[in-house]
Amino acid sequence: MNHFQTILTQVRMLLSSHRPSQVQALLDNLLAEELLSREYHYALLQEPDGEALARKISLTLMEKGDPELALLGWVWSGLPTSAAEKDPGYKDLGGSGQCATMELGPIEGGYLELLNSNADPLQLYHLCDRMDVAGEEETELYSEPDTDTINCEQFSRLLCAMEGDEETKEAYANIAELDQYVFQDSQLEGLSKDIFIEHIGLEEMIGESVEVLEEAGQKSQKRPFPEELPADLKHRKLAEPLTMPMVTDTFLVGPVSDSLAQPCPAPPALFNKESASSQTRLEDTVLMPGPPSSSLLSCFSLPAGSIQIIPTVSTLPQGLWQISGAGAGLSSIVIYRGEMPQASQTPTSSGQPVHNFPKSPDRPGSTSPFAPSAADLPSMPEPALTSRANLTEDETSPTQSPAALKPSSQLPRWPESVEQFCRSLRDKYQAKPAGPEGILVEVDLVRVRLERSSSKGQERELATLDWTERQPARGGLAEVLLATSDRRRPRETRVIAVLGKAGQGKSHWAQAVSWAWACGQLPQYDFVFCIPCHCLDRRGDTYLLQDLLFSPGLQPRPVEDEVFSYILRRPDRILLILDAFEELETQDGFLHSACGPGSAEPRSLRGLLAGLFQRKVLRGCTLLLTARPRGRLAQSLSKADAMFEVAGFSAQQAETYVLRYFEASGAAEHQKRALALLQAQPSLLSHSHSPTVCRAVCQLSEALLELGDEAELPSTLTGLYVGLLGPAAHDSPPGALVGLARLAWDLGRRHHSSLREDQFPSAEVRAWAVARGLVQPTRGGPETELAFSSFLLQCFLGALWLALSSEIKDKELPQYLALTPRKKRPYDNWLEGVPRFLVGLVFQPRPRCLGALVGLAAATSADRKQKVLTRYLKRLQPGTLQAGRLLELLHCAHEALDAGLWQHVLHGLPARLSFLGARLSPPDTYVLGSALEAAGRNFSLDLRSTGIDPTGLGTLVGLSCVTHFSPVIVPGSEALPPQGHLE
Ligand SMILES: Nc1ncnc2c1ncn2[C@@H]1O[C@H](COP(=O)(O)OP(=O)(O)OP(=O)(O)O)[C@@H](O)[C@H]1O
Repeated sequence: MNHFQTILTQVRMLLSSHRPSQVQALLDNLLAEELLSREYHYALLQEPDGEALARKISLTLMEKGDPELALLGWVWSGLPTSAAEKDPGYKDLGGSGQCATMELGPIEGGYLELLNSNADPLQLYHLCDRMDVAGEEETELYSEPDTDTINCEQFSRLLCAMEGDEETKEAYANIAELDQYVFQDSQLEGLSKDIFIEHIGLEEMIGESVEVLEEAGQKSQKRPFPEELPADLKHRKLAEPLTMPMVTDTFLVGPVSDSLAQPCPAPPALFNKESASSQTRLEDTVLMPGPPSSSLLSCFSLPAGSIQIIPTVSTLPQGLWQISGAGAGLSSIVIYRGEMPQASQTPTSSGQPVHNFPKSPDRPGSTSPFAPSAADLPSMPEPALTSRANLTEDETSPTQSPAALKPSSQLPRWPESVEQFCRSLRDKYQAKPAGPEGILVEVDLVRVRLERSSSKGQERELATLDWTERQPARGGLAEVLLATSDRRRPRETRVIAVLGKAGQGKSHWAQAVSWAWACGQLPQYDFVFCIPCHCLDRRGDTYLLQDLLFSPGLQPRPVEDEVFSYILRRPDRILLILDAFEELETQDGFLHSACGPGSAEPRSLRGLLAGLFQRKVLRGCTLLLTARPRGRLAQSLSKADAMFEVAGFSAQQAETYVLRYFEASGAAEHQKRALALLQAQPSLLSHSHSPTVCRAVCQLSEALLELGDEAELPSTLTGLYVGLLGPAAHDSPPGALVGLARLAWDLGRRHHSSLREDQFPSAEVRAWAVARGLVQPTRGGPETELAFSSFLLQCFLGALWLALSSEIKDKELPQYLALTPRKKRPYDNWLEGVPRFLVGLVFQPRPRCLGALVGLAAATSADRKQKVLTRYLKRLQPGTLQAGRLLELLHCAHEALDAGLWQHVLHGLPARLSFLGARLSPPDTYVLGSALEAAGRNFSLDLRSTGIDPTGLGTLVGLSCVTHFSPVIVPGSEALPPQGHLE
């Protein structure tokens, strides 16, 4: 018996034995395991009683207590596939026929498929209506006493019979209300505006505002029908009952944007008189209680489009309910029933006071990075983030009265403890780091994918994409966060990975996301938790979700149970960022850890992570990971729904950073000179592709410029770090630098970057290292935990230890260059910057290098190491090295500043150089170009699949010594022949 049959047998057994809770548990499992998939659904429908069974399953889903599933289950249980397929309007449910996801024709059948689809229940209601009048056959479907089909009445009975807690009752009650609303909506057709105003008794109450709305409505453009239906049907209680007695049970139906978080945008764009009375198909819809006072209307953020006011039932519990992404062009439905406030209040999707998004006078960039304009945030166009459908500021702002701009803090949507927690979380993310850490240069995020690292093995690594294949996330953060919406069912956890090398800006980006949320830019999330993984305590036996979300030191205040239970209720409104996920790489395999939905809550960090990844714990949240894509981590990431890479700085962005750095450090007078220093060192400029290096360059430039105008930057990375550490070494306690170097190496070998107080050689050394900024407190970790201020600094210190230590045997030294492959590597080169720093430290002239750090006497211990490495490097045959290692050799030779070594390497370069599939970053391109130019021979290059940027490509193929090159097409380079012949 195959898996499907086994499941089916179980389902049948449980259904026939009337054990709905067990069916629920089973279905829960199936949903979680993604087994209610298209294939299984299809197989189900092939069964003789497939449709009936599907209906039963739908019915059972209703009992799951999940309002969304219940609603969907109910709607679709009454919609037999065969009938739907016969309906001529089946493919045209969107009315305009533009709605791709509503073209249900090709899908294999009904209920479960629909449950998994983006289809809009409202449209399905319309379909049901049509089928009612379309012919006997369809009518029969509803009239025959089919026990498998549940109708409205049966559903009501079911509700009555239902026992359970208040919350469940409330949820079902709201489903019932929705049902009523939808049916009544169909009765609305042809309702004239007069009737509709009369019906709700609004005329005098709306008064002026309706006129204003109408006038503007004539100008307003009807919104185009969206091409894709929103993926999600969200049912959401937005507000607790308000205070003014309600006059009628009437909903105002009209457009609403997702931007409820915006303070009271302009009503004039809202109202379309004609469509208000005759609209037969809902577009964006607001359901509000009648009578909407003018103040209330002026407070809703409604994009251009039509409004309908329809009567509705009186039984809907008080409160404001939002169904966002409801489909069929509905960006949101908001239902309000209850007592109306007199005062102008702005409901927000977050329940937070709404502040205008900080603007800088000279957009696009804000002068203050922590009062960001949209352009300051990482690739986040303001409209995308705030979902302001087609509204410009100009359209909205003139109509905003000061009262309307009042934040919605008066609106008691959440319990006080939740409000407070949310506020303090926002305050925390908004807190502005002082100095250069507060700078934010907008960088690209580019889509990436994994590919097999070899044809045989299962291991995967990041694919190196050609420049033409690059897909920057043009929509910015919004695009990143929505990247998975087409892949997952509603309410399914979305896993997004943001990758990048050490120092490339991943944490900075993650902080900017939190910061964007704190500034009100991500209204789709009620809470954002940004958790640096290094501070997760993996030692404890017990680890619960609370421990993860509310790690001490991370969250601003002690967290009450009420807050946690609130979070559990709406996981889909949680963005969980696990920053520096590679810190947990020892947890690999967690994807396969046990964490069944039926099992008890996971009790270990490993189990918890497994649960999150398997989309069982906090199911429906957005899980955003940032990580260095190394080693086995890539395997884990293959489960991610979307992957992006932080692109690093272009030369222009590096220059922008330099300018901002000197501005932020109050030395704007040095800006130009600092730029000139950097431009004079093209090697460092290319390394400034890494924001970490760019920052180090600025620090050294700052120090040099304070000394006088004669300043000059070194030409190597080694020189850069020697320049930064030299002064610190001068005033250090005896042996402090070497002690710290040893720590850096020891920790790095174990893949650690953070260190405890008691690991320092002495309290004095610790105090010195902190004072000199070599180590710093970890973000979110315990106060006693420190970390090297950058990974590159740790690499430099690790190399310093190797260069000086007498404990490293001569014959072992070459292995730390990681240039030759070894079957069983004793050293995995986790500290990947070590090889070039080691060569730099050992080869560069003593007085300006090692001697400047530890004194000339101590530096002589490197003489022997230099001989060993020279022997090794001179025996290496560059032509036999694989592309990545050849590039590393070139970097090492460059760092050495040793003419003999450099010439030796150049001499060994083969005339045909293939970098196929190896990543060529800007510093790689620079060092390769320098080598080719200096070699004095002609070369042929294969640059395919190297991701080389157009500038780098231009530089390389522009070299007179490059006479042939393989086809690389970059935008704007069409003039280049497909196979380069440059002779
Ligand atoms: N877009 C940016 N604008 C300004 N500064 C940046 C930017 N990205 C990174 N930086 C700076 O570069 C340094 C390194 O950034 P960050 O710590 O985010 O890198 P990372 O990729 O998380 O590195 P690691 O993998 O080592 O944790 C920080 O000092 C940060 O302030």
